[in-house]
Amino acid sequence: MTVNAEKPVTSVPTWKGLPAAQQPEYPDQDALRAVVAELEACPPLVFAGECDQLRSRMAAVAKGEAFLLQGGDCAEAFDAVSAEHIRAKLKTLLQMSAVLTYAASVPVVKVGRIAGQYSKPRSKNTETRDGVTLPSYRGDSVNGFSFDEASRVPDPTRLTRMYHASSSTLNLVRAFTTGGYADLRQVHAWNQDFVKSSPAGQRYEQLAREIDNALGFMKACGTDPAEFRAVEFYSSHEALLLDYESALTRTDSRTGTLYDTSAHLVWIGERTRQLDGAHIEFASRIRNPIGIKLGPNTTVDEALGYIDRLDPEREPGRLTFVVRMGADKVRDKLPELVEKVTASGATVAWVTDPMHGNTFEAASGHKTRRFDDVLDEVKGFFEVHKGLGTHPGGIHVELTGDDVTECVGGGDEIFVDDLHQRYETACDPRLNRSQSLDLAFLVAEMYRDQ
Ligand SMILES: O=C[C@H](O)[C@H](O)COP(=O)(O)O
Ligand SMILES: C=C(OP(=O)(O)O)C(=O)O
Repeated sequence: MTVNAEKPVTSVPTWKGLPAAQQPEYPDQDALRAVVAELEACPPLVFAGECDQLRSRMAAVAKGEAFLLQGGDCAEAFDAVSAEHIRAKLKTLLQMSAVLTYAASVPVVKVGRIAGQYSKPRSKNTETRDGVTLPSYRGDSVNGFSFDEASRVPDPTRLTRMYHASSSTLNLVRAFTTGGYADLRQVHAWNQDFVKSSPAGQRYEQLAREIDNALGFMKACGTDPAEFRAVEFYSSHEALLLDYESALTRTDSRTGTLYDTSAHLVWIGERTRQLDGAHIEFASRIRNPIGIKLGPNTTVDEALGYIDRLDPEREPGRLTFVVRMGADKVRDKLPELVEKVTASGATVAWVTDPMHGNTFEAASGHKTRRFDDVLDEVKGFFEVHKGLGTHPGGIHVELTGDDVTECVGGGDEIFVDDLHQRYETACDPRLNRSQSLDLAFLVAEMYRDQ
């Protein structure tokens, strides 16, 4: 593979100077400049050729030939960069992917919200506790989670920590996914710690036995494909902090075009998708596959505007619309967007994020989501596509491999009164492993029925 994308951008980027929402206000601009210069000299985290490969995989998703599974933490944390946490997340995604591939008979494109998901847009600039008001926590890349004045000051050196945390995470992910751990013949091993304790684990075990039998049969017939020994796994995060993303944006010497080498795929969030803003301009200049989150107030003109700005060549795989409207709105709001986008001639990938439109605050003060609402939004998304004859291309979920109690419901039910037991997210509530597997089984059924 030709791997360049190494030359720093020399001219002033076109997105600098445009209004950029949700950026930290650094008190020390000299310190920021020094950090940016340091990052500009750092090696890329991913290669342009890998981004191109993911774009071609996303083209299959857009054309109805594959399904996207994108998942990981709401907010990665520096102190969670450990083999244990990374393995648990990966294991959950591999199990979900095995369920979807086998039970829905569809190739699954696997993308983690991982190795860079350290920055959070917030609804409010400040947080008040017991009469004390401080700047909101905006992710480990910006400030500290701890509720004290010093922690909450935006610190640009955290950008360097984000780079190094992303780099070590990606290194381990590459080792796990290509070094034997993700070999399909390990399909039981991923479940070993889980099978006794969870109904989802037991259901998975049954499926793993069927996969084993199929593999045994293929081997007996003399086929033992190399594809089963490793998986293609890609990284993604929200391209929120433009100082960081710009510093990692490099010119690919094969083509002279720009790639954001901080991740294979980056997305623009619901709060920063202004058509005349810096984030969309940034996304329009890079060649990575791009996601755009679409909330319930997205207009047809906006959706068509994203296509014109980001996908002028109408290239399948370039643009993914990640719909996060809420279970109560998706059936009303999505059809018109899908119809008009399809009529425009663009082939985008449609993906559901059933998390962000279904958050509420429990009486205990915990931000949570009901598993049933998550499922209902996915169902609504599938219904809309079935009605229009278009392809429900995938799911984008906040999940963890840990046994947390952050979302209520699921087969191994979490109740509102359980939330305090293991509520560990730094921002939004994630599905735990059991809920994630439940979701994979239910999505596989929906896909088959489609
Ligand atoms: O993860 C997404 C956003 O950062 C999050 O939903 C914003 O949450 P807030 O409304 O608590 O700021
Ligand atoms: C902030 C996020 O989502 P949204 O932009 O859809 O609110 C997210 O996915 O982390």
